[in-house]
Amino acid sequence: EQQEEDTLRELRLFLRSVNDRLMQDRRFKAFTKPVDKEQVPDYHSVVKQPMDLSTALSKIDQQKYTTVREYLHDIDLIWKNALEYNPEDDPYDRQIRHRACALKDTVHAIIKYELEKDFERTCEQIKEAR
Ligand SMILES: COC(=O)[C@H](Cc1ccco1)c1ccncc1
Repeated sequence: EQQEEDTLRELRLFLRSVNDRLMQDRRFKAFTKPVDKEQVPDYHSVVKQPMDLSTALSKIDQQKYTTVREYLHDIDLIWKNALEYNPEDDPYDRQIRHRACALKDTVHAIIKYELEKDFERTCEQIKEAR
């Protein structure tokens, strides 16, 4: 009913504010768009579930997320994929892994400090009831 729509609208506003901050951060430029199949032909044979910040934003707008946990699962895919695809002990791979770890710590810190526990609980209850 209306209260549920109000809650999900507030969830989308919160997720857009988190996603925008991540997209504005220069460290996370490599995570803002899907990895290009033409440039990186073996990427999709290594990474089974590609994800990026632009795709996450369109999922917010398509109302694909009912809880913060579902959004966080997608952001976790972004940095985990980067660690998996760039494992070498060379400066190029080490730099993207460092940025992947920064992405992980940044998104978890924002959510820890800015998301109210009972707001997420309310979203989870809406998800269960559907
Ligand atoms: C999330 O981005 C990636 O995993 C690509 C993989 C990649 C390898 C070659 C071209 O692109 C990446 C981009 C920038 N720096 C390192 C790796």
